[in-house]
Amino acid sequence: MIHIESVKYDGKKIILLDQTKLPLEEVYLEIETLKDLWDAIFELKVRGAPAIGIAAAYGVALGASQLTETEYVSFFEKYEEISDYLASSRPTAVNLFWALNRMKKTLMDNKNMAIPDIKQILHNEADAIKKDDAEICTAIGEYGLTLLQDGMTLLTHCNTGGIATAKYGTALAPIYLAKERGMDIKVFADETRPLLQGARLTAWELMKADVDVTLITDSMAAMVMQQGKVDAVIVGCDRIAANGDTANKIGTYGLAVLAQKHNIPFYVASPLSTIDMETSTGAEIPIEERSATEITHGLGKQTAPDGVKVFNPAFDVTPNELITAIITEKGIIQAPYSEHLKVLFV
Ligand SMILES: CSC[C@@H](O)[C@@H](O)C(=O)COP(=O)(O)O
Repeated sequence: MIHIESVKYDGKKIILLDQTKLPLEEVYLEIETLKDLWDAIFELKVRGAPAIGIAAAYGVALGASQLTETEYVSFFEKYEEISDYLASSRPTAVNLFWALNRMKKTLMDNKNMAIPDIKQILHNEADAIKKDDAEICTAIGEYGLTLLQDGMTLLTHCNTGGIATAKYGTALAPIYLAKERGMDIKVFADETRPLLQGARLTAWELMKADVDVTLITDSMAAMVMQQGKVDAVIVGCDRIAANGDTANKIGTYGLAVLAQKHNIPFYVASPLSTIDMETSTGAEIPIEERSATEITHGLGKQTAPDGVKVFNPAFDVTPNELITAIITEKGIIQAPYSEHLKVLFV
């Protein structure tokens, strides 16, 4: 795998690979203000649950570095404003809130330090979140690999690769490790309407890694499964509720229903940071709704009549009973998820 760092921080600016420009251009943005970072998250310039968390961690480190307060209490007040502002950028991926909570805890644990030291500690913590994520993705890859056999064909949705994380990705991690170990794994990548993360990002990433990838539109998944061309579906996720219900890119639920119909295993790859034990079921997961123009003008030109009513949820929820297994950095979990997910956190 060619490792591309989609999020970096040098203490003064956050450097983001602009994922909206892929696959045609590899452009790096230099982010120096919180507003620009908020916009970059909202506009999916940085995207994918773990990468959003890493970017937000660097965001609060950057915001904190720019504060002029010299007393902890006023510094903390301003810090909370920064953190709340970044938390408002996207609602579904729990990694955003997880990373902001981890950063806040670090700040509070170090309240007795001098403000310049606190600023450095926050920078270090954001670096640690990124470093941990790379290790977590490798572990997910290793566990995921135990479910794969040479010659298999997988179907995946959206983009869950290196650029959505610190390295290797989540659902793509076992595929990259399989490739590195000389296994022959083929992949169908769903285009992923309306923003085409599958076509623009997954196909690009897998081709760079020389993985055998075939692009299909989302509506072709049923047919390739019916034709017996898919051995397993593997997807990432944005939030898993305590009962295993899983929010991921819109279209994932449909794939899970299809996989069940065709007797194909349906795997979800997830770091623990995407599991939200505070949310009991999928019904409580906030689902982001995005602008109508992503559907009416998403492909570079208008493709729907002026004024048409549009419904554009960015994620859907797959009920836990459709999930064969959840692959985490601590092992592979199966139903009953309410019991088995808890064990991961003890
Ligand atoms: C490793 S990324 C897992 C998920 O975040 C991914 O599947 C997904 O749905 C991303 O949605 P996006 O809207 O592109 O941020």
